[in-house]
Amino acid sequence: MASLTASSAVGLSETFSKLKEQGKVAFIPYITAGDPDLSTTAEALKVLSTSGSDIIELGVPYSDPLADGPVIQAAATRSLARGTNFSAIISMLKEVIPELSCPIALFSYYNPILKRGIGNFMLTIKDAGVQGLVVPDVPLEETEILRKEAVKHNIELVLLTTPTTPRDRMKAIVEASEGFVYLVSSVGVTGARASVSNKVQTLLEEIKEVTEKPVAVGFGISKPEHVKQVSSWGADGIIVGSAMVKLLGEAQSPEEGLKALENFTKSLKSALS
Ligand SMILES: O=P(O)(O)OC[C@@H](O)[C@@H](O)c1c[nH]c2ccccc12
Repeated sequence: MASLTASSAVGLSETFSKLKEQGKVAFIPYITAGDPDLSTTAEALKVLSTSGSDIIELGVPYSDPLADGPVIQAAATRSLARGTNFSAIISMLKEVIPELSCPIALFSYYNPILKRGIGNFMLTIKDAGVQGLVVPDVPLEETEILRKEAVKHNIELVLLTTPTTPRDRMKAIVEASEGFVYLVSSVGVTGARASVSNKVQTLLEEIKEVTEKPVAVGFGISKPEHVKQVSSWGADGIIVGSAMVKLLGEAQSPEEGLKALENFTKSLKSALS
């Protein structure tokens, strides 16, 4: 049974529509659940929400995170070593989501979802108040069942397209994606880069030719200049992961990490307005 909070909260596509009306670009931070511990994650979600995040991507730590660079891999390793598990993440979310002013998109590799059973997984996250789901390692051909269960449980399933995705496939991905389209800015793994490839501008144009759905860009965005640049190219949302995760991971104490997260979020958010 879905809780009241879950059914009354605003979803991802609705969030983008509201921002679009105001001529604004969505700011979407990513953090890994359980690094340094789940109570700090709970506080981090609140800090991100009050510092101007529009959607928060929360990563479920996984032992074999193929698409992740060293920063997020290390965060997942620390989190798992502390004993973070899916049930504990869900309990934490049930408590925290009612206090947040923005929707949560859970980020999980496919295997942990399969292990729980797709329907069961969707039911569990919806009941906790989660609005969206990003699964980076499921090929389009295999998304059908995932999509069916996501629709059934009113979870927006976000699909990803990359610079090497052939155009026809990109079109199919865009068509099937819910909430928004995730444009991966560069090939390789997650992590801060010196600059964002200007190919992103062309990729955004190509996607926008085939859809009205919002497009958010992620991978390698870590500075106010990047955020400004990518939004000037027409992105509807900006995703920042590794740079956020690094601040929490490198802090001397959770308090220090949360303060750094707050300042960084505010600086990126103000680059968008
Ligand atoms: O860390 P970056 O370079 O800022 O990229 C976004 C990101 O972290 C997040 O969306 C993400 C974390 N793990 C991923 C794996 C694949 C695609 C995307 C992701």
